[in-house]
Amino acid sequence: MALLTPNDLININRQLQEADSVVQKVTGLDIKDVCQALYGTSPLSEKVGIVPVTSGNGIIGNFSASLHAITQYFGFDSFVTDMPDVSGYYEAVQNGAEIILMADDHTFLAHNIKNGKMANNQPCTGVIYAEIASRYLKADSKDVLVMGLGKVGFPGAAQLVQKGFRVYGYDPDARLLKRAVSDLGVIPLDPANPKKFSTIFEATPCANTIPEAVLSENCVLSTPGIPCAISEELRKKYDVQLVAEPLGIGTASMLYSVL
Ligand SMILES: NC(=O)C1=CN([C@@H]2O[C@H](COP(=O)(O)OP(=O)(O)OC[C@H]3O[C@@H](n4cnc5c(N)ncnc54)[C@H](O)[C@@H]3O)[C@@H](O)[C@H]2O)C=CC1
Ligand SMILES: N[C@@H](CCCCNC(=O)[C@H]1CCC=N1)C(=O)O
Ligand SMILES: [Mg+2]
Repeated sequence: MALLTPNDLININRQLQEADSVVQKVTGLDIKDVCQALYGTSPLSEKVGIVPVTSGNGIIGNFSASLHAITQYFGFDSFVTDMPDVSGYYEAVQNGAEIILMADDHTFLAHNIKNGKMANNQPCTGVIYAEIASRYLKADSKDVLVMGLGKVGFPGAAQLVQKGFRVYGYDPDARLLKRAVSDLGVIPLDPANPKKFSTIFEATPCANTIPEAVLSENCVLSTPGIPCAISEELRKKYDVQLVAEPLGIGTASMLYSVL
């Protein structure tokens, strides 16, 4: 499980605002509109209790504070509990939380205790970054490339297939590539015979995963992957529209999905 670092989360508000403006440029919608289009829901200041969790690698600096800023940005009424773990959960419910947000090293969940709905950050992140990619106004075809078919990438690829795109995919893990081919009808990208794409979705924990051969002028790269899949030099060379943000877009997808 690739864990965030406090450094990834510095000035999350600025990172979220910058990502939102790229999303608007690429799709004509802001992140809230994309969430509303995906789930048919919109927030009405629901109370969100953010509970720090000390298990495993422990509390990540800036994580709870970032979730506090992110939930406010998307119109929720949120608070971070003073206590962590079980006592924090108790405190959140006692203080009227309708939705619980908390994460250990393996699972980051949103649980709406009023309607019972629960969301997992990995599929929710894949789905929203894929949805943003699928709404690129200047896409020149229905072909899309997915790099990384793991816990975030596979649900994203499924979303693109479901929306009728021709999905090319690659993952060095042969089992995962095989699963995407058999379950989703993904077309394995032939690294020896690459083609250019105007729309790319990436979800890997590696840098430089996008070969220059697949880039086209002004293409969209929608990626939650950390570190970034493309160097700033290559991004500038092709004027790539980069949609990348460390926590907020995926969290918004989780919250809208449990309303
Ligand atoms: N920005 C956000 O909101 C979020 C970001 N993440 C990040 O997304 C990334 C992916 O997370 P998971 O799907 O949970 O990880 P995962 O380990 O389940 O999947 C990553 C996949 O990438 C593949 N991969 C590695 N190098 C590759 C390459 N060169 N080309 C194609 N595929 C390659 C691996 O074989 C693996 O199957 C991680 O960096 C994680 O930290 C995860 C959740 C939210
Ligand atoms: N237990 C810690 C939070 C641990 C979060 C680990 N998960 C990630 O880093 C995932 C979530 C989105 C991107 N990566 C705390 O409460 O401070
Ligand atoms: Mg995000």
